[in-house]
Amino acid sequence: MGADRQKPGDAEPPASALPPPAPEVATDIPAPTVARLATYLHVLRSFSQRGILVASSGELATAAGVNPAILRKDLSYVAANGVRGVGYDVGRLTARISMTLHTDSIHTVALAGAGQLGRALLAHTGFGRGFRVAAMFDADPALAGTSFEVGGPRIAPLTEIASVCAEVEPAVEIGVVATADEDARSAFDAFVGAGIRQVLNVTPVALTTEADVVVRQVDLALELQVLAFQASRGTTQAPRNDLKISSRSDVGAPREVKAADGRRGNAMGEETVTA
Ligand SMILES: NC(=O)c1ccc[n+]([C@@H]2O[C@H](COP(=O)([O-])OP(=O)(O)OC[C@H]3O[C@@H](n4cnc5c(N)ncnc54)[C@H](O)[C@@H]3O)[C@@H](O)[C@H]2O)c1
Repeated sequence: MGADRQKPGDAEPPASALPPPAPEVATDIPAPTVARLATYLHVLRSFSQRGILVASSGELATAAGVNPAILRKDLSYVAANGVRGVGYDVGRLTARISMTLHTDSIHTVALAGAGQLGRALLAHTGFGRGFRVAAMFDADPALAGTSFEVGGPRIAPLTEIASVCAEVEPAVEIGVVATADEDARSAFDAFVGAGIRQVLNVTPVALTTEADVVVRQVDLALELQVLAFQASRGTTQAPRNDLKISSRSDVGAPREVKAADGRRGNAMGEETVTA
C-alpha cells in the first residue's frame, strides 16, 4: 500500500493547486510528419550538444531543411508550444518528441543479414537512439554463434528465429531485412511468421504481405535516382522536404498524404501536384 495514498476524509485539493493537465499528444500522426519529427529530434540533439538551450522555429526549420510553417504544424501534433519571440526550449521539445515517437524507451530490433550493410546498421549511431539489436540472423555457417559486439546478440540462422525471439526481452518489435536481394523474401517471411509486425527493408526487393505488417523501405540508390532526375529536369528550386518521397510503406493500398500546401502524395513515394 502506498504511503501517499489518500485517506478517507482527506479534502480534495483545490483545482488551482492541481498540476495543469498534461497537454494532449495526438496519436494519429501522418507518416510524413512522423519522419520529420525524427529529423527534428536529430536536430535538437545536435543543438543540445552545442549548448543551445532555446531555438526559434526558423532555426529549427532551417536545420531540418523544412519550411517553418510545416515545422510549426508538425510540432502541434506533439502539443509543443514555443514562446512567441523566444522559441522552443530545446530540452523540453526533445522530451516531447521522444515521448511521442516512443524513443524514450528501448525498442528491440532483429536484424537479418550480417553482411556489409547489416554491420554498418549495427554500428550506426541511429541504433543508439532508443533501439537495441537483440537478435541477429545470417545464413553463413561461418558466422553462426559469433557476435560482433561484446555482450551483443549471437548470430543464428533464420531457421532458429522462433527459439531466438522467444528468449528476447522485451519481445522483438522491429525486423530489419538486410540480406542479399534473393534472400530478402524468405527473411521477411520468417519475420512475419515470428509475429514481427514492423519491418525495415533496406534491400531493393519489394516486400508485401496480406498480414497486418508495416514495411518501410529505404534505398540509397533510389534516392540518388530521384536527385539525378531533379538535376536532369534542371530544376532551380531547392529540394523540398515537406513531402517524404524516399520511404515506402507497403501496407495495404498506398495511403495518400497531403502536404500543408495542398500537394498530395502517397506513402508509396509517388507525388502528385494538385495546384
Ligand atoms: N538501402 C540501401 O541504401 C542499400 C545500400 C547497399 C546495399 N543494399 C542492399 O542491402 C542488402 C545487403 O547488402 P550487403 O552489401 O550487406 O550484402 P552482403 O553480401 O555483404 O551481406 C548479405 C548477408 O546476408 C546473408 N544472408 C544471405 N541469405 C540469408 C538468409 N536467408 N538469412 C539470413 N542471412 C542471409 C549473407 O550470408 C550475408 O552475410 C542487399 O540487398 C543490397 O542490395 C541496400
